[in-house]
Amino acid sequence: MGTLQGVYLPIITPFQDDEIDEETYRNLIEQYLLTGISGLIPLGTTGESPTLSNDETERMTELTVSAVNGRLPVYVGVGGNCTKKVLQLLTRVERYAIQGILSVCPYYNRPSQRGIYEHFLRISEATNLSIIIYNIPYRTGVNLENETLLKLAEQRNIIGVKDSCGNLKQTAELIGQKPDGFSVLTGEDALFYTTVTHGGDGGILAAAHLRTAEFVEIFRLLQANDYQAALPRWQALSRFIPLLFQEPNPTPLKYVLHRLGLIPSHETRLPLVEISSELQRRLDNLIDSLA
Ligand SMILES: O=C(O)C1=N[C@H](C(=O)O)C[C@H](O)C1
Repeated sequence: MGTLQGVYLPIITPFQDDEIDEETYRNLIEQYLLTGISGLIPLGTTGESPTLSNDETERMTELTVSAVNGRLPVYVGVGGNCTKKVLQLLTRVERYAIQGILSVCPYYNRPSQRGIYEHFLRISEATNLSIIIYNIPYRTGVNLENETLLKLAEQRNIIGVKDSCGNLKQTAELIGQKPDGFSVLTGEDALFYTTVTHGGDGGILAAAHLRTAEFVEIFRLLQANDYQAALPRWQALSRFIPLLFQEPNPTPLKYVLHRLGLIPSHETRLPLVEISSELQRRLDNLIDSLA
């Protein structure tokens, strides 16, 4: 099981007339393969996994694997709040040559710590794939406590966490206590610099669809302990991040990618709707600096 390190891209799912735009998706993958990212993560929140059917999830997995063709690791978003359904979907994506899955903590039904532990234990025991756990209490309604996560990290194939716990103290304590080979990747784009300087291993960042190579370069500088060079670059780069999350992700991001000519349509599926004209105007003012 490899260690996760660097910038991972939770790639968008482009749509045209409510269908997956496969050609655009393949072109996007070709483009991002050239940027130095460490891996691709289809079907995260940014990939709009909540609005894709299981057939579409399987198709996106197939498409990603064939387009990447072994050139980068692929971790597919497979999660849910019903353990049995997650296991069923897992058997479908396991047919393809992926490295692992990104699996969000069960949401909405608010399980206890023991329930979350058992959920991921079942998933871990059911597969040889690597598993990245996604802790995002503000979306799921439950926080995966460090004690529970560290117990899960004892499983051979639970190799890391996408940390969006929203509490720097919890993140710093986790980084201090994590076992060798277990990776902490931030899922809070604005905390990329902070997490890596505190000993984290990188990030899974929707914002890295834009200025991707610069995210990768900042990570390289931080790894080399060159904070003097990294900080001003990060301060310049990170200015646009709050705008991308001012309305539901990935609607602002898709708007920008469309304006940059990278996707023919910025369509998302309901209940996500297009961004307000006020946010469009603010993003339009930044377009030149985002290419
Ligand atoms: O899809 C993802 O993975 C990400 N989702 C987060 C979110 O929308 O909450 C943001 C992060 O950049 C990546």
